[in-house]
Amino acid sequence: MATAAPLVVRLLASSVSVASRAGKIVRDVMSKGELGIVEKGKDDYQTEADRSAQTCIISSLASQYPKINIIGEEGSPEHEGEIPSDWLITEGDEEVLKLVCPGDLQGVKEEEVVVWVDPLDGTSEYTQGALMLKRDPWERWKTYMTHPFISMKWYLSLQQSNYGFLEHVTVLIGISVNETPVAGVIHQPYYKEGSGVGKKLGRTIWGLQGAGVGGFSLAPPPSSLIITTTRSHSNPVVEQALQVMNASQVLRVGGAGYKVLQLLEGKASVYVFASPGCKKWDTCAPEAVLAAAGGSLTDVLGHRYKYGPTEPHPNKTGVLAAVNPELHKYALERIPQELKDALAKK
Ligand SMILES: Nc1ncnc2c1ncn2[C@@H]1O[C@H](COP(=O)(O)O)[C@@H](O)[C@H]1OP(=O)(O)O
Ligand SMILES: [Mg+2]
Ligand SMILES: [Mg+2]
Ligand SMILES: [Mg+2]
Repeated sequence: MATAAPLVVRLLASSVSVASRAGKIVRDVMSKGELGIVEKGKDDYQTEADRSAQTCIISSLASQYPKINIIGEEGSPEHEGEIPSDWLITEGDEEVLKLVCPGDLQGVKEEEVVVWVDPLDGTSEYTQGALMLKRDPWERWKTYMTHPFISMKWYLSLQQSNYGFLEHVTVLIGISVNETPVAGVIHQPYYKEGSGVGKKLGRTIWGLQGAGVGGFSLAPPPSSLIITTTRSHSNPVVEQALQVMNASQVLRVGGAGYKVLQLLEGKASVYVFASPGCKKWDTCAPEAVLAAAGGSLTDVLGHRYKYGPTEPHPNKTGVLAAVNPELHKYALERIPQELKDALAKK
């Protein structure tokens, strides 16, 4: 008789399957066109997609693992009526179920696990991507034709950038044990593979400490220093930390999940965000995947965040992440001590 895989492996396999279902919910809400936007705070929004994807993830995981502690960004979103039965995913991903669990994680019990869920990372980019998608193409074309000062190049780049924003959206599920992220899933609902009839939307990236990563091809960092940072939550201190990096290029993209994907795929060298704003659900899954690939995610003082059940949610002292220790060390040393002190004091 086959023995069941250890809890961490089963939980990761379940998270891979449910993240993909949640990603479909994210796309479906966008296709319906009614986002149901609620403003939670300054530059902080929630949509129907955030609420429904979280309901799908938490109800699926809680039904199978009743004793794990699950903390989601959207709290306990209200759901009208019964949860649709096809939101309850109980089949784990077959490939992940075959992973060999590292020895130190084999005996982990449900009570020792905290799962951090960000049902939609990059909500600003999701809502801005929607603006472009919702506008009638004919109306868009007419606007262009009646405005001779809008060049074709500008018009095309506008379309490209707005569609592009949707690629920044991810679904994040981070699994922590003893305050440390040990496994994680980054699902990208709008990742495009192929074209025409063979076109596939969405991909799921995972990582497990001691076992490695999957769902994409790990690439070495770029040959020149490329920084990735926020495009929607900048401020003068964030900019100061970028200036000192002496980078050849700064990429401004949405979401913590997407920025860590850029590190993993060799599109950026370091992720620098010298500001509060990110929360534990933004960094748990990306940190786990990055660590499984040999990298690290810390605050801008070089300290690791803790992911226990009673930890405060905000990542007060920012984010600094790289796919190897040398790049992380370089960036950490470049950030001026006064800037580190100022963030730590807040
Ligand atoms: N000031 C902020 N208020 C709310 N959320 C923030 C803030 N700064 C960062 N975040 C969260 O961290 C993610 C990464 O930040 P950024 O895109 O600015 O680099 C954002 O997508 C957002 O997650 P979410 O979209 O899940 O609310
Ligand atoms: Mg949010
Ligand atoms: Mg987020
Ligand atoms: Mg979110």
